[in-house]
Amino acid sequence: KRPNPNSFSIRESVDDGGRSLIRSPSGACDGDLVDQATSSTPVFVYVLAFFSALGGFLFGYDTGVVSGAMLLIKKEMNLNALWQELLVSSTVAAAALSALTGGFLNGWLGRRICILVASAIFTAGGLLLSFAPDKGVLLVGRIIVGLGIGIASMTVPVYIAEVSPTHLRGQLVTINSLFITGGQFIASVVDGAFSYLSHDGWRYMMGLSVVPAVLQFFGFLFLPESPRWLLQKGFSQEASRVLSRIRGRSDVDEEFETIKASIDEEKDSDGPVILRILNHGPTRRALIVGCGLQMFQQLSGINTVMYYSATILQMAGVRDDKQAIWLAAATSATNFVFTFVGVWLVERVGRRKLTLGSLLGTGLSLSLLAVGFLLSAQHSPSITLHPVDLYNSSCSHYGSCESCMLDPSCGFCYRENTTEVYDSSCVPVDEASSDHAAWGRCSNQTDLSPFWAYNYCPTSYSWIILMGLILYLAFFAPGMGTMPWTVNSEIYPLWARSTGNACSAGVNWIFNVLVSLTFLHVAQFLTYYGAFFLYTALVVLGMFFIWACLPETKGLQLEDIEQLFNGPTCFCGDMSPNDDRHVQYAPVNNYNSCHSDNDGSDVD
Ligand SMILES: O[C@H]1[C@H](O)[C@@H](O)[C@H](O)[C@@H](O)[C@H]1O
Repeated sequence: KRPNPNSFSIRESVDDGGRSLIRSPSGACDGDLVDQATSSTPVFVYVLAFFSALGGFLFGYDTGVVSGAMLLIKKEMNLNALWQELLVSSTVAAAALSALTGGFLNGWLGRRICILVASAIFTAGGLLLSFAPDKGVLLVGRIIVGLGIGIASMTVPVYIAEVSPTHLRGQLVTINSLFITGGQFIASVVDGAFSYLSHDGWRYMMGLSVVPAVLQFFGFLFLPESPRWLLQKGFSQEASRVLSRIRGRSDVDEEFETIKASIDEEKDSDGPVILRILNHGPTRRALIVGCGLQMFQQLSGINTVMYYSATILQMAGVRDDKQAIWLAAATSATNFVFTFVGVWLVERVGRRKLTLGSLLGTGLSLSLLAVGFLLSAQHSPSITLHPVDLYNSSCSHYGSCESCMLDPSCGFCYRENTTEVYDSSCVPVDEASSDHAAWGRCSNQTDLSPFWAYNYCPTSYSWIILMGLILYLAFFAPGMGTMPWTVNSEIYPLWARSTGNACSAGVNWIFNVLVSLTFLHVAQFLTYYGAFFLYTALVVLGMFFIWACLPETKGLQLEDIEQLFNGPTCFCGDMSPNDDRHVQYAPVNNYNSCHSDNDGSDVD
């Protein structure tokens, strides 16, 4: 029977000794989660999730490792700011491109081959980076790694969602996000450890990524293709065999038939998938929601925090390079630890509440960060010395550290005692290295020379900024860090899944480049507090969007989710599918243990 747009039937197979249960979309029976006989979920599914999520780990590791590696590379290869920016953002830009094209590869070659290709690319990129003789080869290596990241970022969540049993899907896909933040954390620890090896330390930092890449490659040689993709390509027997293997039982007919039915429905349509997605209401709406989620994830400024945490910490008053690197490791540890909260909550409170709660906390923490920067700016030390500037640079015109620091060509040179900053001047930065001034007292760093602050000002409000940073990550990680990937892996029907995920992952990477590349410029125009108030405003917009448009997908079989998008794109919080009014219950195998809270007419 075809579901009508305002109601949907929920099929949920549970391996509980031959019976099948019907669940409400909230996954609840009598207000509780159905006992899902979780113990019968074969270990094999976890093995699959682990090996796939290594792709997430590499995504995190390779995007994270560069900040610490850069501190060493720039000294060894004498890199100017442009080259540094190139080495950081080329990877992200390449990831955007390959995520977009990955959709085609994913549909054509299958999830498994794509993951194999991604791990081969990661291995080649890692090797090239660690043996790079010059900056040109480094750039090529960073681009190659980016290509791997893009493919992995869109394929892994899809693969995990397709092999997971419904009741564990959210959790298992979210584990991929855990591996992303775990990769970023390990990268920051590796950065810290090898930062003491000033010569060639970066080669180890970059090269270590080869280990998980090779592990994933060999693992996937033995792991199966997604049964959904197999069935779509007509390999029915193989699909049924894989399905039985990952469900740990031979009786998988019901799930098999549901997948098959959803594929058969699409058999007649042809034309480019993206056009079909756009012409078909429910998939178009799903795409808007999926891309919107990914866009707002990046607009909430996560990567200004992740990529610039060492700089932000310096702004907050941490002066020593090594200390800043270790504190940056502490920030990525916070991101990692709080992703566990997301894994724990996703099947308990659902995607929608988790995302909304996370955004609310993220917005509040961003405003705290902004207030911290505002106070620092208002109490910024004034400039007391005006040395003769032979080159008449803009630096000699500034009256306070704040305005001096916001000019990328200047830095703040000062002495301080326990209570105040004194003997301060604003002088041009050395073009070859921002570690010292172009001339004068701060051009040659000795133990006796004054302090040199580039990009930050000494302030006594560091604690507010630090607190804001930690709170920001604690709120961001469980919801906004994870849900955009999780929700995107589930909201498209099979025929649109690869392309839908490719588009939304592409949007994620494009906004990642935009936000991280513009951060320092935005800060220069709007000041640091202005920049963080701007991110706060974007988070508020994101909250409206998610409150209005994101339906709850928890507890639904993948094949049923499309029906959530039958109505208008945005239901303004009104038509939450968690609201049992729209749920139809259909008996399966003559056994129905759940009852609607509503009147009998709801019960089929
Ligand atoms: O979900 C991830 C994660 O939160 C990372 O910390 C961030 O760097 C990525 O850009 C994001 O997509």
